[in-house]
Amino acid sequence: MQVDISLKKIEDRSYTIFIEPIEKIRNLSKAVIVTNPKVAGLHLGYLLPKIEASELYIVTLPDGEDYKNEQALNYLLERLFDHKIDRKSTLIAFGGGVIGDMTGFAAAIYQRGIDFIQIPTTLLSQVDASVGGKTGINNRFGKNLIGAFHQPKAVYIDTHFLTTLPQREFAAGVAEIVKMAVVFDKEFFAWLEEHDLYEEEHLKYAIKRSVELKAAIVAKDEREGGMRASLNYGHTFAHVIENETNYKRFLHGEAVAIGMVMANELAKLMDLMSQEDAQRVKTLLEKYNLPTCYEIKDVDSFYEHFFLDKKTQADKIKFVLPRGVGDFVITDSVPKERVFEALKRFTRC
Ligand SMILES: NC(=O)c1ccc[n+]([C@@H]2O[C@H](COP(=O)([O-])OP(=O)(O)OC[C@H]3O[C@@H](n4cnc5c(N)ncnc54)[C@H](O)[C@@H]3O)[C@@H](O)[C@H]2O)c1
Ligand SMILES: O=C(O)C(=O)C[C@@H](O)[C@H](O)[C@H](O)COP(=O)(O)O
Ligand SMILES: [Zn+2]
Repeated sequence: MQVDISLKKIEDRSYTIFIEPIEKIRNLSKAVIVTNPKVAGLHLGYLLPKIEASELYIVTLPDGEDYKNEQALNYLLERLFDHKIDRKSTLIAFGGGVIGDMTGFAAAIYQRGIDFIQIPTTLLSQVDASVGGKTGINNRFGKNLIGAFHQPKAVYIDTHFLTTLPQREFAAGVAEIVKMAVVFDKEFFAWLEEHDLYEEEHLKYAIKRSVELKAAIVAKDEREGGMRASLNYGHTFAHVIENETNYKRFLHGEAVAIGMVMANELAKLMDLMSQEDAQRVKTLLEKYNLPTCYEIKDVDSFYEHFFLDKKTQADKIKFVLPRGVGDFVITDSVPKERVFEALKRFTRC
């Protein structure tokens, strides 16, 4: 099974997303596998025989969102210089979204840009993070605030890796699947309501459908000039929650689950979404034990955080709001009072 992503304007950035067991990745010159100790311990033995490169190095970064930062990035760049990585070399991101985002960003800036490929090992990175070329790191001001658009040369999605994924991480991936369905595809959403993703065949279908949906929007709007912002549904809120809790309390997908419920509250207040559709989304998230509430301690400060969001421009906060299940609007004209009204509904959980 494979999905082709065609970036129309500059064809050489198009690539294939393979959704099948990895057989061989051939003809690499110098290559560096970037991973973390957990993924290396579990899966490097499976991957190594499948990589054919003239020279192969492994760099391990510390595990976790806490380390998606300048220090870890700098450590990675220094190892690349140590190994005399050149402009014909390839980085291989082998891990979840954190490894993917950091490796992609290192590839974007090392010697002004080298190739990288994505081998995502979490559900979240298989359905979302490995596709589309958003790369970057966090800093103390917020999430993904330093980064670049840099497309991988290929993505290899092998569900073998998911056999070792903890339940909580699995559910975090489901949150991004639900996101794609709510904004783009009401039939897929209804299918998700009817099918259990713990069954392998169902999971494979959900991965394929999510990747197709993401690839389609990225192909139309690679650099988020417009419609790609739809993939940020729930994230305007999620990024504030992640930052306020120092990336420790919630996984990214969990914060996105809460963020979608918050966005839905706002969409209801704007008469865009019915209570019934909002409840369907919440019920689906709850089915996978995802959190759907975060107690906002200080509404003013939560609101102020929105101004650091990359979608906020000229002091106008841009929200992605569902227009029911399967449709959305991107709007920067939500009255401040409405936003406060929605946020105040989360001062108690
Ligand atoms: N670039 C994008 O388009 C995009 C999209 C969505 C999310 N993201 C980013 O991705 C990150 C979240 O990604 P994530 O949820 O994969 O988190 P993660 O990369 O932190 O991985 C989650 C945990 O699972 C472990 N792990 C990875 N593979 C495993 C496996 N097969 N078995 C057992 N454990 C495994 C990791 O070591 C880690 O501890 C966030 O930083 C988010 O901002 C980026
Ligand atoms: O690919 C995209 O576009 C997304 O928005 C995917 C999101 O799931 C992802 O979390 C992304 O990193 C958020 O984008 P950001 O530009 O708000 O950092
Ligand atoms: Zn996300």
